[in-house]
Amino acid sequence: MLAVEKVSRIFQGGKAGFKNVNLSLEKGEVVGVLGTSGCGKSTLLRVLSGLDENFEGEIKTEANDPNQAFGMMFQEPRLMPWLNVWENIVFGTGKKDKKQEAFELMKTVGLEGFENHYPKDLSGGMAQRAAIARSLLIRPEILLLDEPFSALDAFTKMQLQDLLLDIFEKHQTTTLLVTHDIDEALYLCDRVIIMRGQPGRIESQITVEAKRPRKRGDSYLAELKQDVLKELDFTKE
Ligand SMILES: Nc1ncnc2c1ncn2[C@@H]1O[C@H](COP(=O)(O)OP(=O)(O)OP(=O)(O)O)[C@@H](O)[C@H]1O
Repeated sequence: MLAVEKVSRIFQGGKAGFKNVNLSLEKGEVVGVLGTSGCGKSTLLRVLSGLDENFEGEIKTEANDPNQAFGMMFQEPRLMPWLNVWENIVFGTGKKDKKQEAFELMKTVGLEGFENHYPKDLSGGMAQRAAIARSLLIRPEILLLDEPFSALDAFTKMQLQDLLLDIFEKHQTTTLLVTHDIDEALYLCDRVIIMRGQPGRIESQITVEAKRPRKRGDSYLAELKQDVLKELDFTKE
């Protein structure tokens, strides 16, 4: 579905956000990107989404409509305060004719009954639910998630992770999830890519062989977590 070949992002002045990234995503695959701060994860997502076009290398997608290939979601919901929830979902994507679909998606993300509420009246979790619905409205073939739950409390985070699982199951959306949360990556993803360094590079990857839904805190996931910590140099011998 997505092939990234020798992609680098060099900023003005010569500083690199990340260098020589090779990556491929199969249709329906959920891939996580873990890495220490500053290794270029957000820059990579901006490049993939088309928000940043100043990159070197090649990005190929098999999406039917390249203009609607990517749905993007950020750490913060980025809702417009003067629009209510359904308007944010519809106008945020420029799809004025999709009000009915927006209402369906609000049901999917658990916002039924809150369609006419304004962002100031939503909790952080509800606002991120609206952002999920907005990112799905264009029916993206590839979903790019940039630390989508890192600003939420632990319980809301787990609820929204489970919501994502339902969405993966229902829509089979190919997904790239940038996160700092190792447990989140291992709970949700088929494969976890580990980036390191400045400029960042892909150092290794770990395949999660367990079927979804997985049990949180499962001993197999705990073992994989140790492997990830080792890759990131966070284990003490
Ligand atoms: N517009 C820019 N101009 C120059 N350097 C930039 C620019 N944007 C990002 N960088 C640099 O590129 C590197 C990667 O930044 P990026 O935000 O992608 O890292 P990250 O892995 O997402 O970090 P974090 O986990 O802290 O969000 C950093 O060193 C950052 O300072």
